[in-house]
Amino acid sequence: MTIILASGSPRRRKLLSNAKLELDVMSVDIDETPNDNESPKEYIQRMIAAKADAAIMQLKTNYHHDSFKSCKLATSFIVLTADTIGVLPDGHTVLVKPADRAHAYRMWQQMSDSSHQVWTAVQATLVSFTDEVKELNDRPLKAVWQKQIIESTDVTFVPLTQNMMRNYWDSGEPADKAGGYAIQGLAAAWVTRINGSYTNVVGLPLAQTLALIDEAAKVQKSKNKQT
Ligand SMILES: Cc1cn([C@H]2C[C@H](O)[C@@H](COP(=O)(O)OP(=O)(O)OP(=O)(O)O)O2)c(=O)[nH]c1=O
Repeated sequence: MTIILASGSPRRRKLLSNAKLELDVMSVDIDETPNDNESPKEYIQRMIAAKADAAIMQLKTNYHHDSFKSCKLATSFIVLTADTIGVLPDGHTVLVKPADRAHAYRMWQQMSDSSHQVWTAVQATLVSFTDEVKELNDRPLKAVWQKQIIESTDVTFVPLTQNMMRNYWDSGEPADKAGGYAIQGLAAAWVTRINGSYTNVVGLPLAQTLALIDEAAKVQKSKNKQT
């Protein structure tokens, strides 16, 4: 079963490789700006669907590219996409990657000495090659099945001081992290407790993602039997 992780997140790649999964990886670049009045659930589901669509669009023109070595030989493959956000207790404030220092401080002040949630949504999309190759750089691909899961973990922070926030921002670690922190990094010192999946906070609820991949593989097998 060929799996393509469409993510630039080194954390996601590492988590799946630790699970001994053979996969191809690619990056997709989409506009992750939340829409006005969009709920956290609507936002995160839109993100993973948009990342999957962008990956399939890219594969239509690059499938022959050497880095997609395994999917050229497959009749179908699974595209995995994910998105991680923080959600404040008000249930609608979404915490994304910090735009700058001031944005990071604002988010951290909202998380200081309290609990917030970290949500990761994962989409598995089963993509199959259809018809014969018409042109080398436009092999028809289509999504034949998809499923999304959303996992939530409660994270509780210690009270954060200006000094703690300044030192953390200066470390450079916050820049590419939802909520501006990495529980697996220096921000481990900020976390008093979590309730839920740890890997979900890092960027991929691993046990739940492996179960989703299994489900996609079963669908792939049953569709292969039908053809
Ligand atoms: C909360 C938290 C987030 N993160 C990371 C996970 C994600 O990589 C990132 C959230 O941004 P995402 O947009 O979910 O992911 P990404 O931009 O890194 O990669 P891609 O969109 O290509 O899949 O924050 C941590 O590494 N540790 C943490 O504790």
